[in-house]
Amino acid sequence: MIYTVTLNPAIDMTVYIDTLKKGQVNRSRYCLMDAGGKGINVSKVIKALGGQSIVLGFLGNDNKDWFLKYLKEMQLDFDFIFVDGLTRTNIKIVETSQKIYTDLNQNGFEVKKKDINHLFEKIDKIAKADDIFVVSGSLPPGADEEVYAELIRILKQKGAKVIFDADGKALKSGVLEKPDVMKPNIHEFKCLFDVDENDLNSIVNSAKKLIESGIKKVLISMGAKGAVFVTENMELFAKAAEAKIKSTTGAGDSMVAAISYGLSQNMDDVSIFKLALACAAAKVSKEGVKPPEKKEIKKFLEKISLEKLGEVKWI
Ligand SMILES: Nc1ncnc2c1ncn2[C@@H]1O[C@H](COP(=O)(O)OP(=O)(O)O)[C@@H](O)[C@H]1O
Ligand SMILES: O=P(O)(O)OC[C@H]1O[C@](O)(COP(=O)(O)O)[C@@H](O)[C@@H]1O
Repeated sequence: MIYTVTLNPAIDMTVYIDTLKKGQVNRSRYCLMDAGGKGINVSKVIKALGGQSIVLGFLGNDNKDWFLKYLKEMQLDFDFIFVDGLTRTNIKIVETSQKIYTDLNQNGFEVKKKDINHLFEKIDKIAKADDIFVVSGSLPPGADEEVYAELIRILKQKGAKVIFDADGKALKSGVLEKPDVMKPNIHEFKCLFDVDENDLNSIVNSAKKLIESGIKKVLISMGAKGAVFVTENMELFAKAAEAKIKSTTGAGDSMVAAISYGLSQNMDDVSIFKLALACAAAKVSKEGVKPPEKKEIKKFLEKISLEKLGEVKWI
């Protein structure tokens, strides 16, 4: 089974506006609301791919009804730990005139020590060998930066596979526990290594250090520039597939969904990377944080071309 773990879910409010004028009253053209947060978006795309997953993590008690209704309508399975307070609302501004995408993410509800202990106990009970756990997103206030490291330790002791996608100090401490797969975007990757984001070789050489440390696969996404996939056996680069962009929110999560689905189906690394790029392209073509449909993903899959590193001309 695939489990996605989201400690800091979010209601994503995507606001479409021609041009955002700072310091003025702005009126949006329209706005979409989606239940989101990293693991929840991953579960949506796993479902679109034909896979099954269970959403785990925390959810705020005070506005849980709307969130749970959304997940039920999407036919997603979930098993949350409810905590005091409101699940945060994250604002995503899409400026249609200039194609600028701005995120305004909130801190989220405060969790207590007992909530974190409850989470550890629950995951310790659930996890079995060969389960796949996606551990991703920011930590809510009250959760210390070691929480992901401890979670990965518990999961690895059980023999579960861990796909990890975090930022900042939580990323730095989690990486030391050697998750099986990592999907940092280039900004997150720069928390770990002092790389020049325009120098593909320095990115690959740093990713190889993670592979040498025992992490099996590292996918570094670079927004419109594409992505790099480094595994024990190969180093690949691909440009982002051309797409009519409606919202970039959830693009990285779609890649994580492709990796977890691909692992669950024993897909090879090349197929996993292609699927990740196709899922991301199909996602950015959707408004708000709506998951793409399988037929849309398939259409993009035909257009993905990979380049072995060494033959790449950097853009
Ligand atoms: N503006 C864009 N144009 C085309 N493709 C994009 C764009 N933004 C993201 N993508 C696709 O989505 C993938 C993940 O996006 P990225 O922004 O790197 O991840 P994250 O959402 O984790 O920050 C990219 O590798 C690319 O394939
Ligand atoms: O937990 P964080 O880092 O604040 O991120 C939460 C946000 O990321 C998202 O999961 C989207 O993530 P990606 O664009 O990186 O795929 C949103 O749904 C959510 O608002």
